[in-house]
Amino acid sequence: MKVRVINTSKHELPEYQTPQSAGLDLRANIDEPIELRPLERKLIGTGLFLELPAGFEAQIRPRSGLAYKYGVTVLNTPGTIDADYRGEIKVLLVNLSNEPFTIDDGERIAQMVVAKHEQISWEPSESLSDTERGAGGYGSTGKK
Ligand SMILES: O=c1ccn([C@H]2C[C@H](O)[C@@H](COP(=O)(O)OP(=O)(O)OP(=O)(O)O)O2)c(=O)[nH]1
Ligand SMILES: [Mg+2]
Repeated sequence: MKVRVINTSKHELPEYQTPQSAGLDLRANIDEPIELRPLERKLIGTGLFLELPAGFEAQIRPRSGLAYKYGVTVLNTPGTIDADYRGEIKVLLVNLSNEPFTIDDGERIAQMVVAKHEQISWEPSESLSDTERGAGGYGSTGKK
């Protein structure tokens, strides 16, 4: 599927890193390195502007390597890019480690997965169908 994009960044368009990757790695597009102190959050620009087809969204997700090695993740994961959004794609990073973390220009800071979604219309009702699960959840099927 082709997606219209404007790339105002200094970097190439995001790419799938392997033939069957779900996510396109997003690069920070910043004038100078940005430091994230412990528990600090910052919105990082990508310089990318998209026109997703109606019925699709883009999810902004963390990279597991950054999370595992440095405790740096996407605060609002999965971030939602609506098909009618025309602003710059930004990534809200947070540093959950005890050490400062420096983001360099061009660094791959998150990944973007494009997914289909539905829009619903409500059918207000007085009852719902019976199921085996019923209201069970929060570990209802696992160990006590
Ligand atoms: O990680 C993100 C999340 C959102 N957005 C952009 C695209 C999205 O379509 C828009 C609104 O996002 P969201 O609905 O999550 O934010 P909100 O707090 O509900 O703001 P709004 O009232 O503008 O919808 O912001 C990003 O660039 N990055
Ligand atoms: Mg919203």
